[in-house]
Amino acid sequence: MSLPIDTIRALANEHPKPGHLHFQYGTAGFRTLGVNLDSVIFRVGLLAGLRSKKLDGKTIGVMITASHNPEDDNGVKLVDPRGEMLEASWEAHATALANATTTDTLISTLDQLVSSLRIDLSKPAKVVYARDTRPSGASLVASLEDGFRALNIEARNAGITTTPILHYLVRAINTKETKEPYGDDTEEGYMQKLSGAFKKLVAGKPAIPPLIIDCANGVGTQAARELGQYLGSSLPLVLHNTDTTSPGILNHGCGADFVKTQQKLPPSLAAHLRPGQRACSLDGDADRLMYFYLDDRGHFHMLDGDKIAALVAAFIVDLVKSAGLEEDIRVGIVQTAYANGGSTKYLSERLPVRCVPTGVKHLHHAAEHYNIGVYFEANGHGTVLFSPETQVKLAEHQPSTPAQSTALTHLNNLVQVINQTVGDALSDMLLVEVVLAHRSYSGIEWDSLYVDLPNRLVKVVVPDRAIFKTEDAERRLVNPPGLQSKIDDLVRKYESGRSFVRPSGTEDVVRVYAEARVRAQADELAFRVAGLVYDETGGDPAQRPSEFL
Ligand SMILES: CC(=O)N[C@H]1[C@@H](OP(=O)(O)O)O[C@H](CO)[C@@H](O)[C@@H]1O
Ligand SMILES: [Mg+2]
Repeated sequence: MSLPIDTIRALANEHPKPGHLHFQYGTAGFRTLGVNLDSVIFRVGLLAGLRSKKLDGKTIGVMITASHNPEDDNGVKLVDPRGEMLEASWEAHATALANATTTDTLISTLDQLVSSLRIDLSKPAKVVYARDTRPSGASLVASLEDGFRALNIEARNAGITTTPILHYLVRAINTKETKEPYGDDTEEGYMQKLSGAFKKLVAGKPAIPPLIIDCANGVGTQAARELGQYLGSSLPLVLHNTDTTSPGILNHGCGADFVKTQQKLPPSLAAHLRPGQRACSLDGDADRLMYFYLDDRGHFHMLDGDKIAALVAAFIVDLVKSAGLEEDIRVGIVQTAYANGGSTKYLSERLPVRCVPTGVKHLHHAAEHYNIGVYFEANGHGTVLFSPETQVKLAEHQPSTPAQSTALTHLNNLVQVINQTVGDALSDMLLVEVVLAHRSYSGIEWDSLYVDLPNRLVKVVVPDRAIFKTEDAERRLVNPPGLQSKIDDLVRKYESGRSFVRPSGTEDVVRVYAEARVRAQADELAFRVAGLVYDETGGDPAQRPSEFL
């Protein structure tokens, strides 16, 4: 069987590539201004079909979202059959297809992929797709559907939903007829699975006080609303920033990325948050989660991905011990260089900790090497993975005491409450609430597990960020030559100083991170390293940002 060239040609001609743009399938898939994405999304439709055919007709996911980025941006990501990110080797195929300049080159690129990857075109192709609430989403979905039409792909529209729900659906669909179905392959199935496990985990605990959720005016709004109905009084949710239709407000002055980067309360919550009350923010596609609270003096305290990892990992370790399985089940943590030094110290005194390069796929894969792998980026994206063998062990283990039995039941319910396909703000939120309920912690006790080192993240605009090459999980520069030793010289001058420089995978900037014992020193170190990077790599002196030292 060969490619249906005429159909592809006719449809591809309706989605021409803008001549001046180059697209790259990066850490977050394709991501740029929504108005520039028509051709890319059409071609992603084609690629999803090829990927499904290559995998014997397993269902592939396509998510149209730009997450925490501004409303005018959009993007697209592919999801592999088990609900995980697209296999890395296919990122290059996505990039090649997206950059084919004409319909002819697009068809020849497709042809090459089919032959080099030995794709049997007679196999079926199945896809499930969704989008977030962005205004550009509807027309991009139409472009995607043209891609499906071009290859006669069987496509299921999951509508407007969160990224993690789409990942869940992909795994649920692909495990439907197996011995281990992941869950019912509907949004209701997701809600039931998570809320059901949550209710069992908090049964018998004192009533949980209402939780404020900042929905970032995004797609998390409707999912949180629905989840709230399933949870009922087991976890009262109070939703804010729930306007998903007014222009310009998605992620604006709110949301998980705002909280993490500004390290302050979304102004819209100021009138609603009482001292000591905990609240959390989702990002624009509800795969990141940040908690926070105000203390008695009204000071803002942020409980980020590192704090979530510490809270959750310690709880799981205790349950594994109580279940009598500490010899059999090894719990480990995965972080990136952006993890606060305070968290790394706290965690590595208790557990094996691995540091990997930025980007969820690196964390996810590293976490798969543990029996139970807890991974979180500091920005609040993360989850917990239970290896298949561990899940069998938990399901079959015979407890010898009532205490062991209780701990084992909790662990089995945790397996259900956690979305293991990908970081999921709502699932992570339930997980956090379970631990807080079991520990009788408020945000204050949770926060005091360890003290964050003051830190600062700075963006540096350089003529060419491609010259920046790193090693040691991005903690050291190997290029430009000599720059790392100059950074080392600066870092040595600061108590508990740490700083590293890496090119962003999602923006045309170089990022500088610095931390130190006290706030002023962390800021100073960050701006000195930023100035050094700027000056040493050809930054224009006339444009030098005034805060750089
Ligand atoms: C410092 C930071 O938060 N970096 C983010 C950001 O990557 P950069 O490569 O730093 O642009 O976007 C990624 C995708 O969302 C996310 O995985 C990562 O953590
Ligand atoms: Mg996101």
